[in-house]
Amino acid sequence: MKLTVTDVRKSFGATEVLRGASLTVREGDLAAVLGPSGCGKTTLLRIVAGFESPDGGSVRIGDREVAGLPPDKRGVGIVPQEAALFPHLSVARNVGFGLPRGSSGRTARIEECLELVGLAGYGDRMPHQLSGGQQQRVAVARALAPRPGVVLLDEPFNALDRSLRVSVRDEVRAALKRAGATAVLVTHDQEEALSMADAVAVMREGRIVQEGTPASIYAAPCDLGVATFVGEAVVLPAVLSASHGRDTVSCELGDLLPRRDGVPGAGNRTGGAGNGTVGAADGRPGTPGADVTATAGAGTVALRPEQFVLRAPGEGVEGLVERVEFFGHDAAVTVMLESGTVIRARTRGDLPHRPGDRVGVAVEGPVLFFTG
Ligand SMILES: Nc1ncnc2c1ncn2[C@@H]1O[C@H](COP(=O)(O)OP(=O)(O)OP(=O)(O)O)[C@@H](O)[C@H]1O
Repeated sequence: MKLTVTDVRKSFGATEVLRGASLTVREGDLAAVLGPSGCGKTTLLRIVAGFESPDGGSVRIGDREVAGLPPDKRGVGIVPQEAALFPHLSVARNVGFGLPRGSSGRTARIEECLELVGLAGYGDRMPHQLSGGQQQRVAVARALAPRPGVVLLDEPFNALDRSLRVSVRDEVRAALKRAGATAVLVTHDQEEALSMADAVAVMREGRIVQEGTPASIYAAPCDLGVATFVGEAVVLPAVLSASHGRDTVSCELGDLLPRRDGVPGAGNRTGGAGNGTVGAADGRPGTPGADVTATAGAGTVALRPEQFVLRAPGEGVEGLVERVEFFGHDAAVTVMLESGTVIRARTRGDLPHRPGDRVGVAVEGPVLFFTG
């Protein structure tokens, strides 16, 4: 079901943790709430679940206001940070925990949910006989079993090894999709949010500052804070000027074209607190921040690693290769420019750069510019 959180506020003593947080998750979507530690993500999730009551605002699941209801009357499924399975119960009994005893179809539903998470036939095992990733998938099956309106996942991959995390992520996403679940995933890991979610809500200091598809948030962040939090960026002082109907952003890497458009077909759903970025436009009607024109003057340019092109010395701004990190499919090359500015470029893995090489650095494509 659709989840609509509107203007939710919450303080603990004198600490204002949620300052009017609003979030909309479309039915069947997996939305990631992405934000730094302490910004209020878990508190928001606990309010949706009913473990905390908000000081103000509304939480709707489908058409129903749930803010006054106890957790077990809300129709939410919860996947905690660590699977937290009951150690003395079999996998099947863990999955069936939220289903009424003796109800018809109980056994079939347990089997169905184990199948959804790729663990058909594991019902008789005990939790300690499963790997960490399998335990987390059982936790997802347990959350899905009572057919909740919304599934809430609180940093569910934190306890897993990095190598395991990617495959468990894929399996959990696939299970949620197979179940047609509406889900909210809380994470501070931008790669996890961008790669897993249909929609990303960026949270900062108790508010959702931007909601949109992963591609639109990366391409058109609403402000410099989001630009640097969601993805890597080299940030440099710059000046925006307009002449002959064409805007130019000038910085130490040359005269560049400011980004004006969004990503075709990947617009921001709600936009955010547009602060005069040229980049926050996706042209959709009713999108705050869309078609905002930054005023000419001083500001900041944010350059993505894949926008840098390394050429021969003399072509572009000269720099010295300091470090090459080879990842197989690509490489990250750290270059110090003559000014002392350090940039990190993503290049194809087979390009022959070595520490100590002199290169020319150029920037490709439109750039993000923020006033102020
Ligand atoms: N029950 C509580 N009593 C007092 N302060 C609390 C309580 N719960 C949370 N806080 C405070 O609220 C702030 C936000 O906490 P919350 O756990 O929601 O953040 P978070 O974004 O989920 O962080 P993390 O990623 O580190 O879990 C923190 O400063 C925390 O100390």
